[in-house]
Amino acid sequence: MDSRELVRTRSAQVRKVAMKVLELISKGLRTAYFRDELCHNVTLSVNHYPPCLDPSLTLDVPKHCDPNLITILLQEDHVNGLQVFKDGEWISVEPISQALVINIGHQLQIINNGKLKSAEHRVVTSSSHSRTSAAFFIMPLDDCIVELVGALISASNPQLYKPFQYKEFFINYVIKQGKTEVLLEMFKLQA
Ligand SMILES: O=C(O)CCC(=O)C(=O)O
Ligand SMILES: [Fe+2]
Repeated sequence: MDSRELVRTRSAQVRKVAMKVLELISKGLRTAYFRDELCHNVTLSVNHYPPCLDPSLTLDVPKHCDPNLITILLQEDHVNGLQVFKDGEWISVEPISQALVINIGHQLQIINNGKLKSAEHRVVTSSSHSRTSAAFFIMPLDDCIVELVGALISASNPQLYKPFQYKEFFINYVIKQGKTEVLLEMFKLQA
């Protein structure tokens, strides 16, 4: 199997995993099932981080939330690096052999009216080990209109975000360079 074929096969397999996770999430939230155009594209990003002599000087990946719907990440065994921001502190996401990390992206947060939050994360450097990770980004089609799924809104839980085209969001994600609050504010209904 050549590398193009391998990526195609693995992407299709990982998309199936993502669809299962999304199905369980929609059952849990009692919402309608996700439209195909919301999770149609899969982009694989393979990251290789060489050791850094002084980890206090830099990060491998600065803090951000993923802009897409959901990310499925394979970490390298035994090498820490990924951290998630929770309750005011950075917590290491320890690699577990054969396990995948599921990361909620901005679009999943938006279509669930903020019930599930996209997790802010970063990658710290190591002075002694290199690290490789493979991130499969499940994302909407560029022209897909992103809007609430199901009947999640009520008087006590008003609609937070306005409908928009995914490409409009993505352009602003790049412009705002990971400034989550500023970015989400732009897509709020009262903005
Ligand atoms: O390398 C990792 O563990 C995460 C990379 C990441 O957050 C990303 O590519 O968006
Ligand atoms: Fe990320």
